[in-house]
Amino acid sequence: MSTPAAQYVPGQASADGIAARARGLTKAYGSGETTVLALDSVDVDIARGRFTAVMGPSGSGKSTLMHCLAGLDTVSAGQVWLGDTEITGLKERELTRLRRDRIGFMFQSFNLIPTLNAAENITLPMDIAGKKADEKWLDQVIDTLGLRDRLGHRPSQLSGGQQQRVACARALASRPELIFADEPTGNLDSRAGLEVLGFLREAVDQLGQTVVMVTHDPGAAAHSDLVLFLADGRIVDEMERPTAEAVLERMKRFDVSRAPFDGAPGEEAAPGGEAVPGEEAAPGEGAPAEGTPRDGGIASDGTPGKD
Ligand SMILES: Nc1ncnc2c1ncn2[C@@H]1O[C@H](COP(=O)(O)OP(=O)(O)OP(=O)(O)O)[C@@H](O)[C@H]1O
Repeated sequence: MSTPAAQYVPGQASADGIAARARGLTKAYGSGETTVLALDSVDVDIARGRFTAVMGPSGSGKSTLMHCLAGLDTVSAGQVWLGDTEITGLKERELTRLRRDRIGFMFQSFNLIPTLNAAENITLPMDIAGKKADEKWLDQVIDTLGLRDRLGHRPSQLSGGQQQRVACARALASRPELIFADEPTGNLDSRAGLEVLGFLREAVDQLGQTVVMVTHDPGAAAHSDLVLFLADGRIVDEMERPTAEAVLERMKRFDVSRAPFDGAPGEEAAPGGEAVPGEEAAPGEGAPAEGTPRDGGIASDGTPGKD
């Protein structure tokens, strides 16, 4: 049974079946006349063991929501919990540890370290944290993702799809409470994108993981259990057991003339658009010692750094 938001006491939250939770989550960028309200008092529960997709027109606040839920960005107002830990108000150092220990990340641009091979990339966050991998779990992840014979390869020796599989394995390696995937198929062709979506689905169904994925693509969203629709910084709708067609129909009802979404599905509801080479920043060189995404380069948890 859920508790009304008004009864929440700061610092406490019921974590039963809920991997992450936000109440009154508000994020404003800038100040004065130039203020942009990216999130406007969002209440959301992310169910444990489910695959949740976040969709909405460009600029609706999808990435901001993900960043605030993952402790990658500060909030202007409201509260966010990961499990029963309130993360709003945590210091950067505590947030870094929480992200590293409890959250997995996947991004459109893979964010692999070019000088490390696949196996080293997969275990990097744990290596930096000084944690020993659970070998049985790691084996299961590597086999589920079909990476066994690619472990000695560096990212440049892997296809885009294989690189994203490595990023997926890195996100899963520490068996995190929650995996955030921001457009994970955006740089992949349809086939590789479908593969990655299939693996995320398996991570939920067979490995019991919890996944939140931001996407523009109705075909990708159709792999989820639940789609949350954002518009103008608010959650305006949700859809259980989505199909690409139903999601596309729902997306058409947004004001496309003002804020077009650019992820029309492929003919067979294939995920992701065509990759536009060179649009993404190239991964940084070398591994930073500590994993804050604002340090620049690539953080140990796979989060991109500030340019
Ligand atoms: N660092 C920032 N400074 C100022 N405004 C920002 C910043 N980041 C995001 N915004 C603004 O906040 C709003 C929400 O942005 P956000 O990136 O979350 O949207 P989105 O739905 O993920 O968009 P897209 O689908 O285009 O990636 C937009 O109006 C955006 O311009």
